[in-house]
Amino acid sequence: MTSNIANFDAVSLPVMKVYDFPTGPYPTRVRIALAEKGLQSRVEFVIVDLYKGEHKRPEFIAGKNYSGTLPVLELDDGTCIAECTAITEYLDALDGVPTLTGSTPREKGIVHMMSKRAELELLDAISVYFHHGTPGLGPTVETYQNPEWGFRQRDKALRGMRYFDAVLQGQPYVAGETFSMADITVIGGLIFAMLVELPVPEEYEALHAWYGRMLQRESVRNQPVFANP
Ligand SMILES: N[C@@H](CCC(=O)N[C@@H](CS(=O)(=O)O)C(=O)NCC(=O)O)C(=O)O
Repeated sequence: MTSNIANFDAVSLPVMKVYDFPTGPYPTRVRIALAEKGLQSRVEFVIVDLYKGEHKRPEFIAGKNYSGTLPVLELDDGTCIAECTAITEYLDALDGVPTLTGSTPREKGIVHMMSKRAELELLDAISVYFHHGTPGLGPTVETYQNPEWGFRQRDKALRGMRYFDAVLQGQPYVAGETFSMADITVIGGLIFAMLVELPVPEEYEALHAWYGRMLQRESVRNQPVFANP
């Protein structure tokens, strides 16, 4: 995967900030997208400490992201873009040559659908389990927890793993024949599964094989979340 960023004069590219938590599954989605597009050098990472609740402070909510989550991309004009899918779509469009979000209307539709499905059926489900079925970010941040809901979402995530295993039995990547944002979202889900110690069942061999290939990509294996085994 080579970046087309060389088509731009380095001066013309915006200098961006990413409000980040380096080992977080969602922030890692954007970090992978930045690496795939060759944009890491154009970004200043600003660490926001989730365990101290810095993402829930009024000034962050008002000034960066109403939803109080990470990552947030701040452009050089002060515009803040939250939501991993939106951030990835922005980054992918920067050089006018989309390589992560689809190049044709059909591809764009399928990539977005499969990435959203990966959020709904896997990543977001594990995130809910983390916040409600485990101590999560700790009592000062997790002011409301519903363990039953958390465990139900854990079971949903396991069904999601089975679904993506079935998808990957028939095609090399989550959205079809090429690597895309949808793969990055499933990678985020499996990172979160690792962090909450929810193993991918051994019988999901296609999902395991795909993940093994993903971990060979430089944009993936070099992420901070994998630094301390
Ligand atoms: N829909 C959002 C979700 C982002 C999200 O939940 N991010 C986590 C970061 S991490 O769990 O991946 O590290 C967060 O801010 N969680 C803080 C909280 O939920 O209080 C997106 O796609 O960006």
